[in-house]
Amino acid sequence: MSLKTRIIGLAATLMIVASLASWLAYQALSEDIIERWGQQVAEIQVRYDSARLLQSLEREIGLAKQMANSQALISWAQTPDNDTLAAEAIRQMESFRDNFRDNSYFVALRKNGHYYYNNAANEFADNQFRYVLEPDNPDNAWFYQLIEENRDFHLNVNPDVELGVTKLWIDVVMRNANGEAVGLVGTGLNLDSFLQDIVDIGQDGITTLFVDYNGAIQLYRDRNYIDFASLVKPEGQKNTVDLLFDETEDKQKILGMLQLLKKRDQAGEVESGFVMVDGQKQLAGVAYLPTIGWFEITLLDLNTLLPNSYLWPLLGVFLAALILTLVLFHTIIQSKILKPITTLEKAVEEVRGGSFELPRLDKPDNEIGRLSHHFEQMVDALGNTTRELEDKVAQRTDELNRLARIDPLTSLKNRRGLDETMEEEIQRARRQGSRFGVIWIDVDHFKSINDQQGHQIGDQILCRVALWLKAGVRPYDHPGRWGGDEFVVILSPCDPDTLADIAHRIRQMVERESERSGTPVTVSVGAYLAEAGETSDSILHHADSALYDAKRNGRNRVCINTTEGEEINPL
Ligand SMILES: Nc1nc2c(ncn2[C@@H]2O[C@H](COP(=O)(O)OP(=O)(O)OP(=O)(O)O)[C@@H](O)[C@H]2O)c(=O)[nH]1
Repeated sequence: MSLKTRIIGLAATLMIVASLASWLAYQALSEDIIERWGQQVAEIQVRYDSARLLQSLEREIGLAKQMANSQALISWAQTPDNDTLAAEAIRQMESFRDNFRDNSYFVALRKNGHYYYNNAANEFADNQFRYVLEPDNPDNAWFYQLIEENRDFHLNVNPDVELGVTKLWIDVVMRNANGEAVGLVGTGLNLDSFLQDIVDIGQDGITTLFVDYNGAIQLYRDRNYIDFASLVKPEGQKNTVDLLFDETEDKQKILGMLQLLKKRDQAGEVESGFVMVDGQKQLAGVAYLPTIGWFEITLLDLNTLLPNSYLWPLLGVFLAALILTLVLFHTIIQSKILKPITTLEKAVEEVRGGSFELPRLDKPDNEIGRLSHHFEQMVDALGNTTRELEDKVAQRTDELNRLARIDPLTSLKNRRGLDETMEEEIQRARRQGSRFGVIWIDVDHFKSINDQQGHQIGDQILCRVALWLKAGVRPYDHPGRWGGDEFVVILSPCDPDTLADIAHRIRQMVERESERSGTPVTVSVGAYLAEAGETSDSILHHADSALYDAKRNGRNRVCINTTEGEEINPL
């Protein structure tokens, strides 16, 4: 895997891990913030809903209490058969009817069980007496139970079977001077419009309900849950608030809140907590309303009030930032690290391949830039040193080559040098159809010179012969030492006369000059004029054979081997 893939992969992994961690932290934090916010909202909502209910009921309850305190009604309740008192009581009842919001009232007398009622339509103007309450009739149980419980005030939702209406009833006990209950008075409020005004207010995500002292549902947007006539129902048969919750734990939590608030018995206190309703997590706020003995419960669906889609723009910004960061990171890593490293790697490959011509290196202002700069300088120095070394090696090689072809004693060409020259002349002769001469020279009786005068003198004589040889040939001829006391001269171009002239000149010059030097020596000379197409072996053989003849014929003479026949000329 390349460095680039690794770095980008590592960066992406780190960013994703960091993002996940941030996201989880954000989730936890936002949940906590939403919970705190939800609790505040729940408390405010509970107080608001409670206030709306109480505001709506307080006037009606106050009027009902005034009615219960009416002396005319109390007197009449104690002597219901008194027509005068009855007339006055009914007059007052009708006056209260005008003031009640629902324009209806009821009066139930304990003494004779008579129940009086009139409504907004004044339907029973002359006949407010509607029916007689029977202790044995379960529909009338509410009356007897309230009297029995000795409560002054009660609020309940109840269908009146006799009247055929379902209302939120405000019941106030009417007492005589001795505090004895003599009847019940009150009014009913239209349940539908009441539910619409107070409970079913159409706010998405907010559910309001009211439950009575025992937790039985009294006001709720779904009428099926309302526990009608809960006063007279035995425990266990009531539609209590816990019906709304899915989990047993939540049911106990809410009932626990009701108990707690009931115990504190203070207005304005709110308890809240999360519950599951219809599979949705909701925040429940509960308040006790001591004036009416009910609880107000508000359920907030936080998903509706603060849906997750609110967070989508945030998520979008987060993702965009993540992608932008990755792109930026990639660009910076690419330009500051990866590209310079790649060009540096290519440059290293070039140098390894023997080239010191570097491509242009990226040099960012960092460690890699400095490394590239040092590398460039190093390659520069290495190139210079290598070039110098190569030059020196070439010089030495040339020198060695030259030395390999030079005889160290006489500084003439040695045998290898002569071989190469011979080969070149053979080629030239073949190309041009020309001829060239080869003269083989051997010092006469050299062994005796060595033996008698010493090896050093022998060397001096060899050096002198070499000098005379050089002087005796043309500038473009090639004199050389074949080995020992033998010398060879290659003459190019050459013809028979030239060959003979130079061969004789050599022999004479050695004889003459050596005499002058005080150490006379002679040489035997064999010469041969090579034709185009001859081989080196053949040429040398002919020259050697001429030399042999010169030696055989008495030494200090020239013998020329020609194609026409051998010619020996001692002069
Ligand atoms: N001083 C000296 N002597 C050498 C060198 N190379 C060979 N010799 C001697 O040269 C002599 C060559 O002798 P030959 O050519 O065989 O015989 P010669 O005495 O010259 O007799 P001919 O050639 O028949 O006249 C030998 O004694 C070698 O030892 C050298 O570099 N220096």
